[in-house]
Amino acid sequence: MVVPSPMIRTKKTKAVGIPTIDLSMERSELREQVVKACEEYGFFKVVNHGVPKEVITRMEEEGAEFFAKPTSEKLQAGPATPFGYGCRNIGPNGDMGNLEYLLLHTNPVCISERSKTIANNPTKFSCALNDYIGAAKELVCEIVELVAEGLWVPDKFSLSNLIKDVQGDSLLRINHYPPLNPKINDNNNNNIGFGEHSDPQILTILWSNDVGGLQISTHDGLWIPVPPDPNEFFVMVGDVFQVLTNGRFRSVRHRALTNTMKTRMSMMYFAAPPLNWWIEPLPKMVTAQNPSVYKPFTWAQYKKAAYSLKLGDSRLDLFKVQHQQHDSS
Ligand SMILES: C=C1C[C@]23C[C@@]1(O)CC[C@H]2[C@@]12CC[C@H](O)[C@@](C)(C(=O)O1)[C@H]2[C@@H]3C(=O)O
Ligand SMILES: O=C(O)CCC(=O)C(=O)O
Ligand SMILES: [Fe+2]
Repeated sequence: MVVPSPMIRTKKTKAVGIPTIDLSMERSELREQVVKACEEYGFFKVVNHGVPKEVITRMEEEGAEFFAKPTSEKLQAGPATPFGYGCRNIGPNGDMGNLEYLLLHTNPVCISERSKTIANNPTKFSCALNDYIGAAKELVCEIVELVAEGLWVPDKFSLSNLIKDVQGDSLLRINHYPPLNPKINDNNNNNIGFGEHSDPQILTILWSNDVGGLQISTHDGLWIPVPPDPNEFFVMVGDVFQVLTNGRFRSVRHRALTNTMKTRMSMMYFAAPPLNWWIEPLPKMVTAQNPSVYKPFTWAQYKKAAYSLKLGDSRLDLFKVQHQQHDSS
């Protein structure tokens, strides 16, 4: 069963419990709960995820070691256009946030090359990264297989096989949000660490240290703060999963605010298919009563559209089918 977390009261006094799913529960109940959370929030927390603490801790330590370096050394990782170190600039279209980050492709060859410019001990860094990526990938695959079962998709491995594909385009991002004292730093009351957006990929696995800041948006546009939990992972539905389910799942809009006292660090694994993979609603999700809402497109086409837009823009609208209007006159 979904274990509701303590009620959170937003400024607009809406009380909401973030769905928490215990991955060790009985499978038929588990897949129903995963599908329900993906439909209702596009977001949930997983407990009993099976990722060894040591794998998370090694990755966290490598991240902390990198961000503690002097700026001149961090810049040696190269700009995050597309992969490397970024500070305040997010993406290519002028978005800004109060953070610094590392953005990396998860291909082991890319990791091995990049590690040389990022870490004093590249082998140790790339081992920590590869172990973390492997664990995050397994977790994503387990979740998409549960979804496939829950939605009665004939081949339960069709989605997880894509994520495991050697040509897969999954990314890893480590965000580092230094504390922002509003009295000292803030001229325009901007405590936005990472602005409102949805993730373009299939699923995101998010870990953070014990410093809060992540918020998710509900259907009615209210922001719900997510209490941090460094022992567990959070799962976010991305745009591609919304398309695959013909809009039954929603890609969750989220943002991260900076803390006034403490440094937040978060690590995201963005699970994506190969660039040449065609994306369209799964046949099981399309019926005469529920026709396809989206046109087919490749992941490369979707990525290109996403990167031509601002962070908060709604890119899925560009790929919607224009259904004929029935004129009643
Ligand atoms: C402003 C942008 C940053 C982003 C690429 C984009 O043009 C729009 C999508 C953004 C996003 C959000 C989720 C991930 O953090 C990210 C890596 C991704 O795949 O899409 C970022 C992109 C980025 O920072 O490069
Ligand atoms: O840092 C966080 O908690 C969220 C970051 C995020 O949404 C992203 O990098 O896409
Ligand atoms: Fe995100």
